[in-house]
Amino acid sequence: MKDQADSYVTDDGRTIGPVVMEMKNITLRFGGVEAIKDISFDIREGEIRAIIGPNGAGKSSMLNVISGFYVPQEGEVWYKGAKRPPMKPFQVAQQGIARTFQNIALFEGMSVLDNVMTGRLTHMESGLLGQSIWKGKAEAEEIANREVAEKIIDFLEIQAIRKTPVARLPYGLKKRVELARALAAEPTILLLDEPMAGMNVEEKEDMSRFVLDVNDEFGTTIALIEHDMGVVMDLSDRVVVMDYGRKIGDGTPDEVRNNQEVIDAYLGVAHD
Ligand SMILES: Nc1ncnc2c1ncn2[C@@H]1O[C@H](COP(=O)(O)OP(=O)(O)OP(=O)(O)O)[C@@H](O)[C@H]1O
Repeated sequence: MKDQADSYVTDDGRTIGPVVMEMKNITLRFGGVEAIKDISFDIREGEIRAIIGPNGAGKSSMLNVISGFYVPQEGEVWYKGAKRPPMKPFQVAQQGIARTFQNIALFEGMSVLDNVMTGRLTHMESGLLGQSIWKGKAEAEEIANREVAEKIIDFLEIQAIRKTPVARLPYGLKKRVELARALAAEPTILLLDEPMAGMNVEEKEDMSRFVLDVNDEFGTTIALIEHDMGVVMDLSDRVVVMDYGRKIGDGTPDEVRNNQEVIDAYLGVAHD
């Protein structure tokens, strides 16, 4: 096992840094339902980290704990070497954690560009009051934000539709716009909630390529939930496997693939 402070280079030449986020003994309950049971794992800088598991395993709940939507009853979230105090999702976002949603959550009537610009909100310093007092600063900020948005639009190859209202786009492109909006926040950690759900094979290939390119080009750490096992095994450096709220596996795709408990969970072997 590598030390938490160590960096290492992957077989494909990417540098994986020290631990940037650590979940320590997280337990999350909804009334009598224990969605997450005493789970610990870490995420390293520059890593593509997957969370997988059968339906109802607790994957979305875990992503929601990371992004601050849910506060666990037990356990600690450590980020950049410090214990994270309870905070609201927008504060978590301001700390550099951006996400996409399982069900696309875009402003359908707005253009692609305007949707991507909303991803810059956490970076906008001059609020409405500031803008009315000091127009120059607000304008400079707007230009800088637009440059970032345009760079990401180019990177994800959606220039041709930048003025198109999102409502008119096919599903796969909407998913890409959602990725663009999350990236516009220039996050330290990008959380992807089933980025390939509902996609056809070609759309999945495109999305996989973009996820890898984002990680490679921007060095973004990525944590993702995904049902498509093929995709997960191809993309990820390490995989956490959940089942009925418990962690039943954690390791490289090969380690996880050969873990008997994981195989049983996916084959639906009965539980005690
Ligand atoms: N807001 C909620 N209120 C009550 N129970 C919830 C809530 N969210 C999730 N649960 C329960 O917690 C458990 C884990 O659900 P979760 O959605 O995290 O699983 P999942 O692995 O993401 O599932 P799927 O792959 O089907 O999306 C389930 O039993 C679910 O019914």
